[in-house]
Amino acid sequence: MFFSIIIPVYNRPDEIDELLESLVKTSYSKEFEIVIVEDGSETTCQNIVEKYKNMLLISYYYKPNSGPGDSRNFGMKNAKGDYFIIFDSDCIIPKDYLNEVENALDEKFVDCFGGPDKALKSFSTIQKAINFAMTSFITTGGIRGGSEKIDKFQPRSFNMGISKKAFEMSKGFGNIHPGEDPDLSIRLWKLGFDTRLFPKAFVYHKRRIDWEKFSIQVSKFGKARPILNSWYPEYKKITYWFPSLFVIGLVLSFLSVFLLFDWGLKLYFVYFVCVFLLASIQNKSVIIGGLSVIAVWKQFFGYGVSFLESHFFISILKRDPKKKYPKLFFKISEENHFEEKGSFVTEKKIVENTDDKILRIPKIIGLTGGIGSGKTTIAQYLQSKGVPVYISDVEAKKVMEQPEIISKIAVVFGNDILNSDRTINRDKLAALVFKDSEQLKKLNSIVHPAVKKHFKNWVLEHKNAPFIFKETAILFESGGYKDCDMIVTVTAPTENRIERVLKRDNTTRDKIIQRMNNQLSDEERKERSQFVINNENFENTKKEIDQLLSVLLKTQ
Ligand SMILES: CC(C)(COP(=O)(O)OP(=O)(O)OC[C@H]1O[C@@H](n2cnc3c(N)ncnc32)[C@H](O)[C@@H]1O)[C@@H](O)C(=O)NCCC(=O)NCCS
Ligand SMILES: Nc1ncnc2c1ncn2[C@@H]1O[C@H](COP(=O)(O)OP(=O)(O)OP(=O)(O)O)[C@@H](O)[C@H]1O
Repeated sequence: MFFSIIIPVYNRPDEIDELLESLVKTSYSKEFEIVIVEDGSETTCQNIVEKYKNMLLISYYYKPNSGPGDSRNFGMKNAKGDYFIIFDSDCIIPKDYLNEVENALDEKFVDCFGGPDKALKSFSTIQKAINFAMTSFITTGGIRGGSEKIDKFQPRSFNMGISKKAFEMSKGFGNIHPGEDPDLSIRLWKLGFDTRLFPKAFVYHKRRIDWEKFSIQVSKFGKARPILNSWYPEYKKITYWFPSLFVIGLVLSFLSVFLLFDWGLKLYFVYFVCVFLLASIQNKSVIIGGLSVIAVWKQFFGYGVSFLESHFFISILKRDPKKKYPKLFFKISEENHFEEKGSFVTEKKIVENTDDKILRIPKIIGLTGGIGSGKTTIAQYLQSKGVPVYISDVEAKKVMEQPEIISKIAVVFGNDILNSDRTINRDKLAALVFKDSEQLKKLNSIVHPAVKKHFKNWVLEHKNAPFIFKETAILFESGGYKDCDMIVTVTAPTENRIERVLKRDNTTRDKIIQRMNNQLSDEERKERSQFVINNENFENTKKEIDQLLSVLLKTQ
C-alpha cells in the first residue's frame, strides 16, 4: 500500500512548517507522498515546502480558492497513492501514526477510517481548553468523538483516510462546509463502504486558536447539522439535539427562578463546577479549568442556538439550504466537480501531434459569459496588460468574410442573405437564426469548424505565452470548453446586460432576449467554471482579473 497524505492549506504557512517537521520524524520506513494543496492563499507556504524538498516526497499545488473539501478532492485526484490520508494543516503527526494506520488496515481493511485528536503539552491554554470542550466525555466531545461506535464512526476530515476506490466512487467531498465529512461518510455507507475508528491513529490538533474563530466554527456546525439531517433523514440522531436542549434548559432554569425554583440553575452550576474540576485535573491547571468552562459555554450556545435556528428554517419552513445559508456552501458543481473542478486539466485536445512538432502549448483559459455580460470589455483589459486574447466574435466575423464560407451560407440561407457586394447581411441572418434554433445550428455548423481551425493556428502563433484567453459567449454550447485548462465566467444581472446592449448596439430588447434564449443561463455557466467574475462594477472586476492573473503567473 502506498500512502498519499493530502493537506489543504489556506494562508497558514506556519502550520505547514510544524506539520511537515512532525512528518520528517516519522518512524514509518516505507516511502509515502505528501500532496499540499494551496487553496488560493495570499500568504503561501511555498517557501516552507521548499525547505523540506530533500527530506520528504512532496507535491505542491496552488489553485484558486474553492474550499477545503474541493481542495482535498483536487489533492486526491493528483495523488499517486492507492490510499489517501487527509490532515488539516493545524495538525501535528505523532511519529508512529503511519505504522498504526498500516497495522490497523492489515488487521482488518476498511475503505475509510478516522482517528481521534489530542492536545500537545506545547499548546496554549486556550487551545487546551477548546480541546477539552471538543473531546471530553462530559461535553459534546462524548457525542462526536471516540465514544461513537467504532464500526459506525464518522471520520472527521482533520484526520482520516480513504481508499482510492472509495474516493473515485463517491467523488470525494461535496461543497458543504463544515459538515463535508459526515456528508461523505453517509454517502460512502450508501455505496456499501464501511467506515471505522482507528483509536491508535491519533493526531495533535491545534484547532482554532482564538475565541472568536471557535465561536464561528461551532455556530457553523450547528447550522450545518439540520441541513445534513434534511438530506439524510434516516441518519438523524437525538444526540444532535443535546446542545440545543442544554440551552433551552438553561433559559427555562433562569425563568423558573421567578417561580422560586432554583434547582435548575443549581444543576447547571454543578455541571460547570464538574467541567472546571475535570479540566483542571486533566490539564493540571486551574487556569485551563476556568477557560474550559468558557469553551464549553461557547460551544453549547454557539452550536445549540444555531442548530435551533437552522432546524426552524430548514426542517420546519423547508427553506433551500443553499439560499438560506450560502456561506456554508463553496462554489463548486456537485455533479461535475470531480471531472471538471479544481484541477486545471480538462480535455486537452487542441494540438494533436501536428507537423509543427510543438513541445509545449500555453495554458488556455476560457472566458465566457452571456450577451452583454462584459466579456469583450474584460478581454480588452487583459489585452491592455499584454495577455493574448482570442475574441471569437471578431475572428468569426473575419472568417465569415472568406468567399467559401459566404458561398456555404448562401447555399443554406439563400442569396437573399447577401448584400449587393456579396458580403453577409448580418442583421438579416441574425433575424433568421436567433428566432429558430434549427437555423442557428445550421449556421454554427458552417462557421464553428472554420473558427476552430483558425483558433488552433492562433494558439500555435502564441505558443511561447505562459497562458492565453479564449473569449466567447458560447464556449460550452460550441464544445470549445474542451480545449481549455480553466474556465472563467463573467456574470451580471440580466437587466443590466439588456440595458448595456441596448446602449451599445442599434437593437431591441426582444432581439437581445432571443439571443439569450440561445445561450446557457448564468447558473449553468457558473456551475461549469472554476472562476466567476461578477461584472457589475468594473473597478471591482479589474481587481478580480488582477488577482486571477497573479494566480495564473504563480502556477506556471
Ligand atoms: C448571426 C450573426 C451573423 C449576427 O451577427 P451580429 O454582428 O449581430 O452579432 P455578433 O456576431 O457580433 O455576436 C454578438 C453576440 O451575439 C451572441 N451570439 C453570436 N453567435 C451566437 C450563437 N451562435 N449562439 C448564441 N449566441 C450567439 C453572442 O453573445 C455574441 O457575443 C453572428 O452572430 C453569427 O454569425 N453567429 C454564428 C457564429 C458564431 O457562433 N459566432 C460567435 C462565436 S464563434
Ligand atoms: N461593469 C460594467 N458596467 C457598466 N457597463 C459595462 C460594464 N462592463 C461592460 N460594460 C459595457 O456593456 C456593454 C457590453 O459589454 P461587452 O461588449 O464587453 O459584452 P459582451 O459580454 O462581450 O457581449 P456580447 O456577448 O454581445 O459580445 C459594453 O458597451 C461595455 O462598455
